[in-house]
Amino acid sequence: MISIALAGKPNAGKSTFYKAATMADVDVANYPFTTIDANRGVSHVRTDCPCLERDERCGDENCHDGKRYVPIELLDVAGLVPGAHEGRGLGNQFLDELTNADAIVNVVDASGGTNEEGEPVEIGTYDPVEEVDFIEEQLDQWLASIVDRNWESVERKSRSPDFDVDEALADMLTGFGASEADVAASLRELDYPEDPIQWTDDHREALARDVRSRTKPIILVANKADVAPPENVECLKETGKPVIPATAEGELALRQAEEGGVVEYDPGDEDFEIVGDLSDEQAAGLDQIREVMQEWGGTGVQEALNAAVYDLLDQITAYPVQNETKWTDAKGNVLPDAFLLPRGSTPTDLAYAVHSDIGDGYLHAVNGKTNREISDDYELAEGDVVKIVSTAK
Ligand SMILES: Nc1nc2c(ncn2[C@@H]2O[C@H](COP(=O)(O)OP(=O)(O)OP(=O)(O)O)[C@@H](O)[C@H]2O)c(=O)[nH]1
Repeated sequence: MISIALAGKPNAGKSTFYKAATMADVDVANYPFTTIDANRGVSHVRTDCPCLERDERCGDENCHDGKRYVPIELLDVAGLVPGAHEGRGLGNQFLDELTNADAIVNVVDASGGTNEEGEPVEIGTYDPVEEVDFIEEQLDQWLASIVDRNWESVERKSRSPDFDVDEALADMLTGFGASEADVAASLRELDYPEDPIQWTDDHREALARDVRSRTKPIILVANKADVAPPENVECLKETGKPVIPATAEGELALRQAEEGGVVEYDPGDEDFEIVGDLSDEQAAGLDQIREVMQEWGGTGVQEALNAAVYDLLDQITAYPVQNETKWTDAKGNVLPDAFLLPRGSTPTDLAYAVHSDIGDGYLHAVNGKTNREISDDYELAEGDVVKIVSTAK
């Protein structure tokens, strides 16, 4: 499953974002280090369900009237402070939690109302671009320290006659989630000595930075957009990273109101409808949330996860079925599964994602939208419905 980690300084709103996105019970409070354990939960990205192309909605539990929610793993990492990679704050232990993450959502306090340690200051007085820089620096330094720690073993391997520097570094860095292709691409970008004994700290750091940016791409959530000075959001955009303005608190309130039967709202909607009785205070709170949503086109929470998965990680959603005309599984469930795969994936990749036996026994595939057999090198597109024919059942 795709794994997205929420990182950021203390009090930026990670736990609120996490709680909203997973509706799990975690501590939320206005003091640093509320999160003392890495939380791991299930959240979703939202896409158009293929059933929208048919007369009837599929009725799957993850499909709300054609809005399809595809599971991803979400990780809430404790707040990072400057020096975290040297063990400051809750430091390295939490950076290590990022090892399995495919991408990082950096939750930034765009209101400028907390300093780099997460302590409250007057709104607008802390420059949120600084926190973007130091979070990225912590990530880079953390990987650099892993490279440093393992360098001796690379040096040792280099004494062997069949030593290959690409291979040795790939061996070291795949544990961190880097593919061999990532490492090879990084090495192509860099000038470095063939002999690892001649590498300097600068070489190792440059490698760490490049590999980190490839394997843990970052998207920024400009959180607390409800109280943030608009120029702060603009400044964050100038970092060149994707920026999604958000109100995690607003999303949490909406999801709770939805659960309480007070509003009709699906995560990622641009607006909500009030359907239950409200106190004046609740009504005023919801009005405020609506104002922020109108300005930014939603609360930003679902948008951020979608941007991380579909844009940054360039995934598509494919739907394996057993019956290519009814789009059902063996039990008659319509469109019961949705898989996220990197763009460029083929039917065989989908077969392997379903099960390694199905992949091993792959014979051919049928496109559920055209009912034609598709070639093995066909590139799956967003929303494809595919019947896989395999010797495995
Ligand atoms: N105005 C506003 N406040 C928010 C928003 N999201 C979170 N907050 C508040 O910011 C404070 C910190 O939120 P948390 O979610 O606990 O922050 P955190 O980043 O998880 O903090 P640590 O656990 O210390 O790392 C709380 O008082 C939240 O209510 C938002 O969208 N708008």
